Amino acid sequence: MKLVIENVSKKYNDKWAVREFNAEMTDGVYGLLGPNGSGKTTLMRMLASILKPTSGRILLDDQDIRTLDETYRDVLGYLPQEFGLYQNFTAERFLAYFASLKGLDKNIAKEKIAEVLALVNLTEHKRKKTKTFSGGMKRRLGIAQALLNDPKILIVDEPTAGLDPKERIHFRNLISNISRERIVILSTHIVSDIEFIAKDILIMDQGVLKERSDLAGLLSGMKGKVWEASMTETEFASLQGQYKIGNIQRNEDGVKLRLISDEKPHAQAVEVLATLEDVYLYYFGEEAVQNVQA
Ligand SMILES: Nc1ncnc2c1ncn2[C@@H]1O[C@H](COP(=O)(O)OP(=O)(O)OP(=O)(O)O)[C@@H](O)[C@H]1O
Repeated sequence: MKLVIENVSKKYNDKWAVREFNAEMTDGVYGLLGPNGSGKTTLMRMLASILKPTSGRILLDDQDIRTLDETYRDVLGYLPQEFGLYQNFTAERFLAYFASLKGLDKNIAKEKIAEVLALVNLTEHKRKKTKTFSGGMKRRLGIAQALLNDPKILIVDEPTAGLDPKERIHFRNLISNISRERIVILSTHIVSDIEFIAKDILIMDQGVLKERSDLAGLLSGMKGKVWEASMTETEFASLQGQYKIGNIQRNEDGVKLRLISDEKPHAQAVEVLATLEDVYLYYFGEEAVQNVQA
């Protein structure tokens, strides 16, 4: 399957939330990376066919998804950012409810529910009420719901928000495991969510696709831009505001910095290998990185 986003824009009142976005996707995980407000949810909602683009089209195997309508929804799984669970439902009942909404035959639904519960590792909790679930379990149940119709396209919007590091790792591995023979599009502002599972990373800022590449491509684009330098507090003070600064490590002798600069920023600076976090810092600055860490 091939999903094509063709010149898609979305305007709310007089503000462009997404502007002339173009991308082509085949099977695999695609990470949509950008800070809050960059337009990720708006794009995801258009991909889920909930929101109509102001202009442009989204095509599945050369057909407009709005024309495909039900046929498109049959191959789509969507986990929105705000995903409400019926607190008094058990996991199993919750899935049965969604299966009936998706029009699954009762017998097929039963099999499918067992299958998706196993896939997200919730079989032993299927009779527990969702209100007793941790954040990670709720997200996994959300994915189970989205997988009921065995979607060829799976859209997950900021799925790791509020999860602790261990739950995040579990969730990441789950996404990786279910990405074979599907297009999985995952939006996040957390670099580690997609760093090692995404086939391609799409960097989005203020509604615009800034860059698209695999991890290696993004990192090689940072060659000559990432530096580490040790200096005194006074030198550090004079550098502030001139560069995008990542880590600041203080010791008895002064400060050790990791920073982004097109030229050697300091006599003692040493060029180092970039990480995706440096790419994020390069595009979005210190403020966005601090928001992520907060
Ligand atoms: N229904 C709406 N009406 C007006 N403006 C909106 C609406 N939805 C989003 N916006 C604006 O469009 C821009 C993009 O928002 P969007 O929610 O798509 O970004 P995001 O990257 O998903 O951010 P977040 O992670 O905070 O949801 C923001 O400036 C937002 O305020």
